[in-house]
Parts: sequence; structure tokens; C-alpha cells
Amino acid sequence: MTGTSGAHRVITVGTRQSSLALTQTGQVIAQLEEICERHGLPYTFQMQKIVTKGDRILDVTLSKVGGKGLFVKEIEAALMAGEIDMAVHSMKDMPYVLPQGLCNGATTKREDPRDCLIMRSGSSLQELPHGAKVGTSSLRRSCQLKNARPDLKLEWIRGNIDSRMRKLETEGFDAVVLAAAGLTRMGWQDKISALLPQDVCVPAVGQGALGIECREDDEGVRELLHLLNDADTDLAVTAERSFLGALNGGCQVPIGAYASIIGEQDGLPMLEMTGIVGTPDGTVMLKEIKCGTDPTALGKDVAEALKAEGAEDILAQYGG
Ligand SMILES: NCc1[nH]cc(CCC(=O)O)c1CC(=O)O
Repeated sequence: MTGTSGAHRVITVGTRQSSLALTQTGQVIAQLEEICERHGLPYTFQMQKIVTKGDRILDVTLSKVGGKGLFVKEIEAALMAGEIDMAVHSMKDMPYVLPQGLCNGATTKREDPRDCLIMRSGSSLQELPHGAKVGTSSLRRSCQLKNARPDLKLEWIRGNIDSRMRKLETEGFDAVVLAAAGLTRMGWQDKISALLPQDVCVPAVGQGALGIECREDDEGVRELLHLLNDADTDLAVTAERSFLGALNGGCQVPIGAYASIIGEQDGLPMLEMTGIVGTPDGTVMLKEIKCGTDPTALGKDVAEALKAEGAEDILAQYGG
């Protein structure tokens, strides 16, 4: 099982079975097949579906039942048991701490990181009528939308992106908020009514990128995934995840962050990062923007700056 030579190996790729997860995994496998072709690597791929606890309880607010970790526990157990060799995750659903023996083997090139509105009619946030009913299942999105438009009625919707879009019709929402990246990957970009600019809605940490989890000691898979990794996205996501880790916010606190490369300093890519922490009702929203070349330090800096401005109190009240 060496990386660049040796016998043929079938690599089993684990995935959740939502339509988004299946689509994303299929797209990653297609990219890996192309890489193998280009580099003459003797690998083929097969998909294995895994039902997670998060998929089984779709009727409860996620943050009430233990958060996003619910979507990855079973997948990580399958990785550690050797039943699968890699797992494709939306980076924003990847837990901050990975279990011993597992690592993120690749971060894929980020798609549009923004959130968007799917509206019953109209094409901008401004066009939503006074008091409009907007569906989301994210505290981060409801905090920022309430902050921008205190008149809006934010209501909770759970479910996969297909069922959330159906609820626009069946449950009388004026709009639902989703990540543009998920819709684009599904080929549904024409459903997007309005992209929310960053000054209205800072995305979730890692939004728009995928992470491929694998075993730390699986050299063949590590070498292969290294060829898929997008260094710029990886750097930006490292900063965002450092921010998340430094806040240690739990999932009851609205937190968002977005980093991107804006130039170069002393031969190193220069990152700019925006971080927000708010209250669930959107009455308080703290924002900080900083630059730096060390992604881990930058994430911590932005977190420290926000803590000094009052995020500490918000985290104490809603976190934990
Ligand atoms: N929590 C579900 C989830 N995980 C990743 C995406 C979108 C794709 C991405 O951010 O990469 C979605 C759906 C959504 O939030 O609209």
C-alpha cells in the first residue's frame, strides 16, 4: 500500500447519504480519479453510505441534541475500524478536534463561501416585506439577519437542503437561508434569489470548502490527498478554525469567520480575516477584521480582540 507504486488498491470513501453529501463525495471521487490518471496511481474508488445519528433525528434543533458532531461520530468510527479509508465532509461540519489517529488529509478549493436567500419573490434582502418569515437552522444566520433586519421573523427549519427548499412552498416561508456552495454543487444555483454580502452575513467557519478525513498512518491515502489539497483554502480555513478553537464557543453561540488571501508579505501569503460573535437574538453583534501571515496566530488574534470587546460575556452567557 505505497503511494506512488505497488499493487492496485480499492479506496473506500465513506459518506452520509443526504443528496448533498452524495453529490460532494461523487465530485471528490471524480477529482481523485483524475489525479490518479494524471499521476499513474493504481487506485480505484468505491462509495460507502453511512447513516449518522444527526440524520436520524431531523425533528429537533441541532444545537439542543449535541451539535454537528452528531454527523461525524459514526463516520470516524468506520475510519478507525478500517471499514472506510477516507470521508468527505463539508468543512463547516468537521469537528474542531479530530480523534487520535485521524487527520484532515485535504482541504478542497473553496466555492462561493456566502450564504444566500431563496425567496418566494424578489431578489434582495431589502425586498423582503416587513415582518417576513425567514427559515434557517443556524444561530449565526438568524443573529446576523435579525441584526440587519430586526423586523424579520426568523423561524427554525431542519432537514436537508432539498427539504428546506420545499418548506418555502409548503410552510409559508417568505425566504429560506442556505449556503450558496451547497446549492451550486447540487446544480441548483438558479434557485438563488440573493447572495448575502459579507457585511450582512459572515459565513460559517470553513463554509464552501470540503475536508477529507483519513487515518494519519495511511501513507498512500495521505499522498493522494496531498495532491488534491488547495493550499490557499487550507490556509484560510486554518485561520478560521483557529478562531473557532480560541473562542471555544459551543453551538449555542452565533459565530462566523471568513479569511482570504489579499496579498503577500515577505514572500508569505497575507490573510485578512473577519470574525463575528453575537447574541442569538441579534441585538449584539461584535465584529473584528485583522490581517496576518500566520493563520493560527491570526485566528487567535481576532478571537482575543472580540473577547476584549465583550464576546467573553456572550460566551459565558450562551456558551458551555
Ligand atoms: N449544515 C449542513 C451543510 N453543510 C454544508 C452545507 C453547505 C455547503 C458548504 O458550506 O460547504 C450545508 C447546507 C447549508 O448550510 O446550506
